[in-house]
Amino acid sequence: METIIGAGIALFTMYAADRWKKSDAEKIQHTFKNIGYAVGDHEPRLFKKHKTDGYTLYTYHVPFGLIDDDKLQVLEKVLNKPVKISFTNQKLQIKVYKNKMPVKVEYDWNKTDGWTVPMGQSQERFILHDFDKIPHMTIAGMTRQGKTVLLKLILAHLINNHSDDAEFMVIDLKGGLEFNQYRNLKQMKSVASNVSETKQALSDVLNQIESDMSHYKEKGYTNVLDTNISKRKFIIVDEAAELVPPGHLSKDEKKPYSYCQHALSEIARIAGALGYRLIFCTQYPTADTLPRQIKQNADAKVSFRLPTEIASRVAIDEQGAESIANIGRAIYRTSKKHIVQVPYVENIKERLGDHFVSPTTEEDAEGRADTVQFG
Ligand SMILES: Nc1ncnc2c1ncn2[C@@H]1O[C@H](COP(=O)(O)OP(=O)(O)OP(=O)(O)O)[C@@H](O)[C@H]1O
Repeated sequence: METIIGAGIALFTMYAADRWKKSDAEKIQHTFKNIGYAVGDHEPRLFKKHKTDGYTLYTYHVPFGLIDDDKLQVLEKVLNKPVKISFTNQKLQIKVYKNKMPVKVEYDWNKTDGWTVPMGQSQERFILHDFDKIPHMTIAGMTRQGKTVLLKLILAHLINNHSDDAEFMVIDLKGGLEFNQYRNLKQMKSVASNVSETKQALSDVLNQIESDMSHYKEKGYTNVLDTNISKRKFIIVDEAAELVPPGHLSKDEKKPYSYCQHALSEIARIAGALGYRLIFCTQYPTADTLPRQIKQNADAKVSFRLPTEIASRVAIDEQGAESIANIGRAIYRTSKKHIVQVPYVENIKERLGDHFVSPTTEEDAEGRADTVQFG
């Protein structure tokens, strides 16, 4: 009996060791076979392997008729390493990284050039977003995944980098809880915490846009980037779902909601060239919460974890956000796609202490929204 058990253990150990011994290239080739990634008997054929300090890149010739396939994502689990897969001109490239991405990155308060802000650490490098190249951004993600931390990071970084030129209007419809504490920053023009304050604030912004447009026309300007205007005006919406009117409201009661959605769409459509930047955030990306006009004009799309593939497609036009496993991990999508660990920012009030002004009126002290007067 003991001999049989001993032999069994030895066989199992040899089997396990054999599996363990296989190189990544062999495991990939076996995976092609096991998941049926082939045309008839023809599987992709490895023709180049390129190794660097951080990763190994395997390039395969792919038989005609075989196309890119989401099921290749299984390689990440098979190899137990981060993997990036790309498919171009009948060539399949599989990049296998040596190290996993960090689960937390601390924000370092270092300045960056122009109107860039940190988006986070990707597998290969630190990624910045440039608000002068891409004016508007949407941010989606389930609750407690890191949206507010990213908004605060953007706010803090821009104030630290452009204390005289960055201006903010925040629509914080979660009762103003998160952003009211920053309302006395000198760069903060308004924090609206309900729909009627939002309507008033957005109406002020639309009036300013109209007057900016006349000024631009008069001067012959077409874009803020071609002028010596140094100010940039950020409109941040934290939880756009609150701007969707509840079904039980009457037609008249729904009007302020529609006005706000229309105003934000207008800002996305026409105000980028005038130096306005929209950052539009939601937990529930749907056609209602993420209006088409805003989505189309926001060329930077960020998503933290989302509950379903459908929500991911609404937020970033592709699947993937439903599989994010780490808090603060996001897909940042422009014409390129990066998976990033967003830096965690703390102690904003202490760090930006010099930028707070004392409240001058009772209204300021109570933290109500007043009119927005971008400079
Ligand atoms: N980039 C990050 N790195 C590490 N931890 C993070 C990061 N972002 C968020 N967290 C953690 O997750 C918590 C929730 O984050 P956050 O408040 O940003 O969530 P949220 O997505 O805005 O949620 P909600 O929609 O409910 O307001 C934070 O208090 C922090 O502990």
